[in-house]
Amino acid sequence: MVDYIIDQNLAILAVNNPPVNALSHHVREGLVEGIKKANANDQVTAIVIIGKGKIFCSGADIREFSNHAAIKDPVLTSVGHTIENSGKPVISAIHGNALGGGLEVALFCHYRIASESARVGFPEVLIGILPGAEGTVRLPRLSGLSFAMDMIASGKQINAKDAFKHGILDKVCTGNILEEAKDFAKKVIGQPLDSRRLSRINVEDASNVDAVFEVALAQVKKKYKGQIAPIYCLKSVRNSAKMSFDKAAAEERRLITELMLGYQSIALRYSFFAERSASKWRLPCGASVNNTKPSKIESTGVIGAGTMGSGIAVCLIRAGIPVILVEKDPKMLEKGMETISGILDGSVKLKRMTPGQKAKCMEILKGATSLDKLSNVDLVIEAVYENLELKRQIFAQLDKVCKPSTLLCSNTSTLDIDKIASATNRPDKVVGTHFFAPAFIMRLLENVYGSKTSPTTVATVMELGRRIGKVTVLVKTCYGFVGNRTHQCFGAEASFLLEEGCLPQDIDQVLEEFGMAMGPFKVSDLSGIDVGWRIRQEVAKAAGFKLTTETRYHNGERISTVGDSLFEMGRYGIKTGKGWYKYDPTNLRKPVPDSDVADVILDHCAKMGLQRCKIPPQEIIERCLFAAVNECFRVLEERVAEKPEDIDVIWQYGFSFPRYAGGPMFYASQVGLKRVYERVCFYHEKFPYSSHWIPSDLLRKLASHSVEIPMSQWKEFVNGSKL
Ligand SMILES: CCCCCCCC(=O)CC(=O)SCCNC(=O)CCNC(=O)[C@H](O)C(C)(C)COP(=O)(O)OP(=O)(O)OC[C@H]1O[C@@H](n2cnc3c(N)ncnc32)[C@H](O)[C@@H]1OP(=O)(O)O
Ligand SMILES: NC(=O)C1=CN([C@@H]2O[C@H](COP(=O)(O)OP(=O)(O)OC[C@H]3O[C@@H](n4cnc5c(N)ncnc54)[C@H](O)[C@@H]3O)[C@@H](O)[C@H]2O)C=CC1
Repeated sequence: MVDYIIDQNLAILAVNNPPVNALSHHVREGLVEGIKKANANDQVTAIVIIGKGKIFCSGADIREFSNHAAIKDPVLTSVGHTIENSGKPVISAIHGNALGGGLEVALFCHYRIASESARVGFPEVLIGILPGAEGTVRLPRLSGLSFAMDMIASGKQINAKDAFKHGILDKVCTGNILEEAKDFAKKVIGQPLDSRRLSRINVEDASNVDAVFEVALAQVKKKYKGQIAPIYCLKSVRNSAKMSFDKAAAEERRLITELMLGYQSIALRYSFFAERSASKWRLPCGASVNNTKPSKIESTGVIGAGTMGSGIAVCLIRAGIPVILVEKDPKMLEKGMETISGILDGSVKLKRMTPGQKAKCMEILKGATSLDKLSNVDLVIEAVYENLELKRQIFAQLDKVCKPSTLLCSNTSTLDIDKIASATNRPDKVVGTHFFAPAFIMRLLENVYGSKTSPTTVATVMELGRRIGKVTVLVKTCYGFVGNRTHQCFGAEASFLLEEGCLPQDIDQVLEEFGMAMGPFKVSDLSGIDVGWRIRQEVAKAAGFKLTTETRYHNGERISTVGDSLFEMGRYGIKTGKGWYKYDPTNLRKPVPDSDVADVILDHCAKMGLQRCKIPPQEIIERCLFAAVNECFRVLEERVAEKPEDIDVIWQYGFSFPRYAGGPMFYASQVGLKRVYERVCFYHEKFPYSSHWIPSDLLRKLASHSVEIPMSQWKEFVNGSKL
């Protein structure tokens, strides 16, 4: 896994472990052998370490961490010591990325050069650990404390130019990296090595360490609320300035071991692989990402320029995909175009885009007020009101207007894709592309296949998701799909808690302390109380009953209509400046608890004869999360989701479930399915009028086993295949 090549009097050690040159056991072995062999060869005067393929090295092999006690020798630090102690100069030649342990390998070398396009970083914090092969002790010796703390605690990658500026690199190369490395090596042969060994030099700004630490700590606590690893990163860098090199390195080992065994790191490592597994879609018919080619998408249409349509159009034009935006009346169209321009202005302000890039985006956006203009596009995304009849009318019309190959997608958040598809003569080309609000920010795209959606259509929308930078998950159609269907149970319990004693801010606070980026009521204000109202009205209409603020039960099912009272008062959320919270027009990002809302809730309870009492935080968490978890198991049971990882990715990217808690399925696996099942049964008995507490059969089956069944095997219990 490490090729050993002699080139004149240089030894080239080329790491060859596709796809990303992770530092698996054989790579570590190969590096040690290579350095020893080169040192034993009198003809060799210098050694170059380089990566084969697209990158230098992605760092430690994360899969080995699941059994960290069994990580085989040589461990990365002893590989590093062999490199650093080499009597012949060792030069790392970086192209692509040098990440984590990969950058540590470079820091063990005496010299580091990199291609102009290379990027380096310590992303360990993103999997809940720290750079534990002396990265936190070595980097500050090159870059200074403040920069090291920021780079390590944020996990950000920097480009070669910045790395050079901060002392991490000795040279940035414009030519062929191997040839440049060879030239560089020839120049440093014979130079003294001790001053190049980072373990022998001091941290220059060590006397400042406490002040630098305090500033960094305050920032980290604010930015990475609830996360342990960023704080450990800072502590370890602080040690580099307060202790001898060896002592700081030993302390770093202790800290990484503690982190690695902790819940957050286990969850973050799970999340890393779950995210990657989501793109590996598969249909029950056997079609999959491996055997299905997507169609080419060169032009698109978006129908509806409201909240979602504008956001979706931004996602497309930002990726260079032309859009024709269709609205029913010119005023709405103009408003939509202004919204899009405003969103892009925001990106320019934040320096995520140049004014020139914005202009290019606007050039490929055209407006229209008639569907006829979509006759020639490759794909259409409909984002009009959540109304089945309206959507069916539009799809029937699109079927007539668009060329036969056009894919017809709906951004519906709940409706059955089959019912929309049946309005057309091309149900194989109809699919759900469910974006999350705000579409130009939220990374999730939940693609929904119907019973007739073809594999090519699925492949095309999965590829489209990748192209526009979304984390894309495929699910089967059903009411609310995976995201909204499971999240609705969470939301329903949150509303019931309002009727039983809580205020919106109480519930939001508890769930935010649990780790959610935003509580459910803040989210509702953001996406619009009117949207939820419309959905509830649609459901009621389909079920043939009239939903009013007086409704408490329908068909034996408990219903909470507090939100509908707010809708009737015109409190739609941020868009009207008032919702579950009130908003100062100059600061729409800051929800302020509103005593008027408390009055509405208290009135509602009095009118309905509901007793209020104090509800402990643990019950708030259990009620919201276990209700959702139970529904998640149903979704798995019905194969609406193919695997538990897909559900967790949807919750992380659609509902900001903390990555360091893994997602509802991972959370359940850690709580233990027996305990989850017991609590679901407890709440089912207590709340017989909420069908989401009826225990899932799959959950019951899994919980009945004497040993916990690992998540990877849950699927095997679906459809009674294992009992
Ligand atoms: C007491 C114990 C002491 C231990 C000391 C530990 C020392 C340390 O300091 C610890 C570390 O290095 S931890 C690792 C740090 N590195 C990372 O987190 C990099 C993660 N990878 C990436 O960012 C992107 O994959 C990357 C940018 C590299 C490439 O992105 P792409 O989009 O091109 O490709 P992906 O689809 O992400 O990846 C391709 C396949 O490679 C798998 N993979 C990536 N990085 C890996 C890694 N570091 N280890 C194992 N597998 C890895 C990835 O899962 C994917 O495989 P499949 O899932 O099968 O498709
Ligand atoms: N707002 C949200 O948080 C999310 C909404 N969705 C779904 O996206 C869809 C759109 O929702 P929003 O953007 O929130 O609604 P919205 O009310 O903000 O926008 C809908 C737009 O569609 C336009 N429209 C209505 N009939 C039309 C027609 N016949 N031709 C052209 N334009 C027409 C309206 O003028 C309006 O501008 C719905 O299906 C909704 O369920 C999906 C995910 C999240």
